[in-house]
Amino acid sequence: MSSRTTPSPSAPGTTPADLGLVMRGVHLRHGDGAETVHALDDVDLTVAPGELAAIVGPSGAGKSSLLAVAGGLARPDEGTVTVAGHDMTVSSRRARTELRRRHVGFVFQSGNLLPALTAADQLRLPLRLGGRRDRSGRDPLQMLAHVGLAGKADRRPHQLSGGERQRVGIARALMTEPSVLLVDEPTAALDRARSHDIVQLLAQEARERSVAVVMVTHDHDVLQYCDTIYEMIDGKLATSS
Ligand SMILES: Nc1ncnc2c1ncn2[C@@H]1O[C@H](COP(=O)(O)OP(=O)(O)OP(=O)(O)O)[C@@H](O)[C@H]1O
Repeated sequence: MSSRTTPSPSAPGTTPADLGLVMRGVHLRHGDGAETVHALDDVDLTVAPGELAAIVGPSGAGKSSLLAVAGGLARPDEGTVTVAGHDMTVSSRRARTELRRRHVGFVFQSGNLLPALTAADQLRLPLRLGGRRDRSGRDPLQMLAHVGLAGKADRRPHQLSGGERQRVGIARALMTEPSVLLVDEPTAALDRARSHDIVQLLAQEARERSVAVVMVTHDHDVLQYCDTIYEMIDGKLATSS
């Protein structure tokens, strides 16, 4: 398990962990009546800046539901969720979208890239969507080089390997300098060596950028790079030994 760098708390009573992801007593139910599924059942989770947390568990256990609630895509029925101290459960969808854009990054299984865009343009997109083109320190070419894709900025997704596409997805998610990065099955389409590379990259980015990273995975082979490992079963989250 690796050491972490965490920024100083910004307010009295604030701990470094509060600047990452904090979920307390979170419940999420899908459907109603006899059909109700308790997707999240009293979930507590704290992921500090600089920490890479893995979530494993069987299909249908609630892992995607946890990511959706953590990122403000879904509102829990009960409980609190904060990202960098911001309440992600506010009722206004618009407010949640804004919080998500400012503070949360998502990385999906396939990289989720737009087929027509070059790697550099994939990275420019979130800045344009967020109206944050002018902020310094977010040069797409530098970011691509940083994730090992120097010289591939003009390639479109079909001209990149699976691992390279995943790197573009990670680089794109980091462009807005999120406090929390939510990663769903990043190695599902990759061979063993590429899988290790990608999760090592996530661990490195978490530490260097003080991002709280939550990664859902079925790949037990990459858990060695994670600071904490949780197991989700039937909507309940437990620390894995
Ligand atoms: N929109 C929905 N409506 C009804 N039930 C849902 C909905 N989304 C998820 N569920 C149910 O909630 C439970 C948790 O689903 P979730 O997708 O979070 O699990 P998961 O652990 O991510 O599964 P997998 O590993 O297969 O992706 C499952 O029983 C699922 O069928």
